[in-house]
Amino acid sequence: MAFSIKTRQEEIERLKNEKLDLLVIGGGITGAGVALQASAAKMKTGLIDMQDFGGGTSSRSTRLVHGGIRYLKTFDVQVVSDTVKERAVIQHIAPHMTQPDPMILPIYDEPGTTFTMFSVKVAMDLYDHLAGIEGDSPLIKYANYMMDKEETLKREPQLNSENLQGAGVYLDYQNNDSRLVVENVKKAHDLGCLAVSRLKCIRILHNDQMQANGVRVHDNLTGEEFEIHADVIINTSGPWSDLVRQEDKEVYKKPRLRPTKGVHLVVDQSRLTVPQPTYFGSGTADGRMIFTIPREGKTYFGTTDTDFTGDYAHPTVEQSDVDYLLNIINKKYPAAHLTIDDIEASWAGVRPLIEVEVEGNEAADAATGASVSDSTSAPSAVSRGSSLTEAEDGLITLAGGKLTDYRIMANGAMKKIQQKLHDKFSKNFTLQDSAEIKVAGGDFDSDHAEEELARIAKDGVAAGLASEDATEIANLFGSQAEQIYEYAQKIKPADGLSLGETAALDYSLNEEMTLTPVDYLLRRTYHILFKSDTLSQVKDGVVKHMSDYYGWDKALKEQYINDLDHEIAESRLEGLKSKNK
Ligand SMILES: Cc1cc2nc3c(=O)[nH]c(=O)nc-3n(C[C@H](O)[C@H](O)[C@H](O)COP(=O)(O)OP(=O)(O)OC[C@H]3O[C@@H](n4cnc5c(N)ncnc54)[C@H](O)[C@@H]3O)c2cc1C
Ligand SMILES: O=P(O)(O)OC[C@H](O)CO
Repeated sequence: MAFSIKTRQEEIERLKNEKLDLLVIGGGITGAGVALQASAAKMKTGLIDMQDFGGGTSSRSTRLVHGGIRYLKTFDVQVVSDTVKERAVIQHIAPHMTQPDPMILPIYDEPGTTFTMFSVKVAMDLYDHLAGIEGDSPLIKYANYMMDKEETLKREPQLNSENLQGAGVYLDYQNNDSRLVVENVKKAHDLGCLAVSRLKCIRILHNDQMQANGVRVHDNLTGEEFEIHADVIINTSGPWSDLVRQEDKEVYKKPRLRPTKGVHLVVDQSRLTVPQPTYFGSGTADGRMIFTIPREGKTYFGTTDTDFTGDYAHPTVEQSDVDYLLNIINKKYPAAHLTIDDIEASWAGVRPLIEVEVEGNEAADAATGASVSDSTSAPSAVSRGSSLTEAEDGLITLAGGKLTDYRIMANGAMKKIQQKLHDKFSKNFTLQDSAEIKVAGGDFDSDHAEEELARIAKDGVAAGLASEDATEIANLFGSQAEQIYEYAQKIKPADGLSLGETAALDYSLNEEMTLTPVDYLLRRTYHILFKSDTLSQVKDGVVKHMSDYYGWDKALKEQYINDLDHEIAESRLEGLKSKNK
């Protein structure tokens, strides 16, 4: 279904002229999940985002669908209980992006360690129990187990053997966060949602009874401003949630979030080889745990967790973040000797953590249990739960949480919306179980995902695509690859691109609201983050093909090229590297 610059203008006209049942402000995973459930219930729904869909935190995560085993240490049991069950659900509805990827958790005898050999076994048993991985569970082959020191070093020989006690191994899942967002948005759009990116909410509007009944928006592409009206408005703007609440001047009281920054660094697998995702204590007694994860022939590791007061749209990697992570990684993998020059890509994201002040906080109906913390807690001790609140004027805010529990957060929001619209809801709308709604691209047997994706890739080769292109397209687009193969039958390769690359780009421009080269190379595909060695081969071809498609004039094309070059230079830490010379 077309979802492009052409449909954007049509849908803006509808947003201007048609009153919605629900407007969702913020198209990260939280807003996308709400928009999908509302549209599935047949609500006339609008979803706006001031950036690209997924442009915020939801494209800057550790790219895991995971239960957060470390949260058991901070007694965030509700978060773990929700998220650990959600992993298999998301694998079912988004099987091309979410795949089982068992984690090794090495245990060291070091100060401030999060787990010991005893406590990690207790945690993993609880983790498996909460996820139902026991008895005749179809996932029983992933049941957790322990390894002694020798077995651990046999599995992962690069690990530092000093003070190593052994390791736990338990199930978690890999994920493609930005595509999980866009596939949810596309599904919501297929279900009737009016979804428009680059539209910024700049004001909450009210009726005579001082109830929120609309927003004023600024079109970041055209500069136009206009109003959108809706019965219910929900603020799902992640780290910006307090800023959007401040646009509700009449009722805004105080901030609720404690945003913290998390950084990941990417090196080639030849510089740091890990057999599977590994998760270990930082060894610096700060309560942090660090992931090292193999992906697309690279290894990425993170994250930091530091209070952040900068521009949420542009969190940057600082020297202190690089030093912190390299210091830990070089200690845990003593033969690696990584330096900043080994870093091929990086990204920084801002956690929308809920800081629930101990005294006098507004009643928060916690969708997944944001427990109490205050500004004296270390960032990693702050709850990863979410909160669902309603202001006096009816503006709903859904914030915090994890990407993994986005469906549960949306379920909570839908129940509140159902209560608010009571009669109208019961007459016109029917809640659907989103655990049974495949996201776009997920229409294949999730119980045999690997075989199915191999079959889809084979179809691509039969359609004339190079095998490597067909495999990449199958893994990124899932069942939508068949549409891309149809594109390939009707086109010629664009300058500087293969047939597969051209067809995938055309599909993304026509059906994924891909408006800029950064949208495509950073979020719809892995080029900037995990394919930096071949990025230069496709970059110019992508820009030229998009410029032809959109008819950019010279100035606009130059602006997009500058934006892209800046994004790549930042990802590669070129600024920090030159200072280190
Ligand atoms: C370093 C790091 C690692 C993480 N790793 C994981 C992980 O592996 N697994 C996991 O489950 N969770 C992980 N998380 C948590 C997860 O990423 C977040 O909980 C989730 O992405 C938040 O999504 P969101 O939709 O609430 O916010 P966002 O994704 O930030 O979306 C909010 C959107 O609102 C838009 N917006 C803001 N203001 C306005 C406005 N005025 N008008 C219109 N639009 C607006 C923004 O452009 C943005 O796109 C991680 C987080 C971080 C920072
Ligand atoms: O919020 P943390 O500290 O668990 O960090 C995010 C992880 O890297 C993945 O969820």
